[in-house]
Amino acid sequence: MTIQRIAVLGGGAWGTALAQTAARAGRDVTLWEFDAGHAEHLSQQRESRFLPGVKLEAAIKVTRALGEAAQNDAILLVVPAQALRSVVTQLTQTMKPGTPLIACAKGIEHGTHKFMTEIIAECTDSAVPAILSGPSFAADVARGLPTAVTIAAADSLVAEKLAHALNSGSFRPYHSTDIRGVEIGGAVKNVLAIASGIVNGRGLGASASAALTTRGFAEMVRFGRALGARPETLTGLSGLGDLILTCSSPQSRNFSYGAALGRGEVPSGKLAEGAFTAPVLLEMARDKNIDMPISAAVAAVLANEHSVDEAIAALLSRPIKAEE
Ligand SMILES: NC(=O)C1=CN([C@@H]2O[C@H](COP(=O)(O)OP(=O)(O)OC[C@H]3O[C@@H](n4cnc5c(N)ncnc54)[C@H](O)[C@@H]3O)[C@@H](O)[C@H]2O)C=CC1
Ligand SMILES: O=C(CO)COP(=O)(O)O
Repeated sequence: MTIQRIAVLGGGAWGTALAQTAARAGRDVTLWEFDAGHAEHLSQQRESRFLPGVKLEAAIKVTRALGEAAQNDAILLVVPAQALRSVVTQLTQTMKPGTPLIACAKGIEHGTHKFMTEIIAECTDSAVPAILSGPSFAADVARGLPTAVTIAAADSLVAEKLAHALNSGSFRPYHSTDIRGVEIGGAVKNVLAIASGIVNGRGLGASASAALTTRGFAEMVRFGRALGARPETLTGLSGLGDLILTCSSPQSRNFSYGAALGRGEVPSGKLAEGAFTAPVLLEMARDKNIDMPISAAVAAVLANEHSVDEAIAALLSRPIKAEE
């Protein structure tokens, strides 16, 4: 079956950018937003408050009725990671069996340690869980700048169909069956982007940034390997690709969040998923005995257990070891 009717749940920056992408790819798009005021703004102004200046494509219909969104051929879930479970729980009450549900959030659930597609699978056994992730700033995608991402599903044909459904002249999805690898990259890179932002905000220099990103990648690989991710996924778009993007640009909210901490300022209230992921990642790493000192340092700073300077000093005074 061709995927023609696509619902996007979440009219924030990324949901709006993906709705634009799907519309440009020739799909009929329903954009659902849970906040009444924001939904009103989206449908009256044809613009998201989270992505000002981007006018919604004509093929996008805005709704607040989850039942209406549930009737589509595929559904992109673009709400924050910690809100995914409540949205999917409501959605599955009216959804058609066999509908692909594509998680687009980057994070791990607090308390349960569940990845996004695990939450979907727990909420319903009649959906087809999938994940979309990669180096892609909403503002770039919404402007139609060239972007490549990875879409993973257990069935390669499903992943391929989803990739075709979203493919346009400027948006190029690759497909994969390594769901876990793709979701690990997206979740872990956000924590490392906060660390990179701290290095930048503290003025530690370009050499320190490169070292941090490289050693951060070593943490992502150790964590990914322990949880069954494929090496080519970790070195691919959703792993190394997204790490490079968000560790190097103030356009990243996670990087900016860290930069504010590094400067001794209070971060803006914008969504920085890494701040939610850091403590969970640390718990999982400890449970599985995985060495993740940079992620642990971020979690310690966020929990006010260490100042930024103490965390940096602790990282630099670790025993000399072989590079691995
Ligand atoms: N902005 C970006 O460039 C990218 C974001 N992402 C991921 O997409 C996810 C969403 O991020 P953004 O859209 O950028 O965030 P945002 O802050 O721009 O928008 C969040 C959206 O979620 C909705 N929302 C908030 N709480 C909710 C709840 N309890 N139930 C239902 N909806 C709720 C908001 O109304 C809004 O529509 C995050 O996990 C982020 O890591 C992934 C790739 C790129
Ligand atoms: O995930 C992203 C780009 O791939 C967006 O990063 P931020 O959430 O840090 O803005």
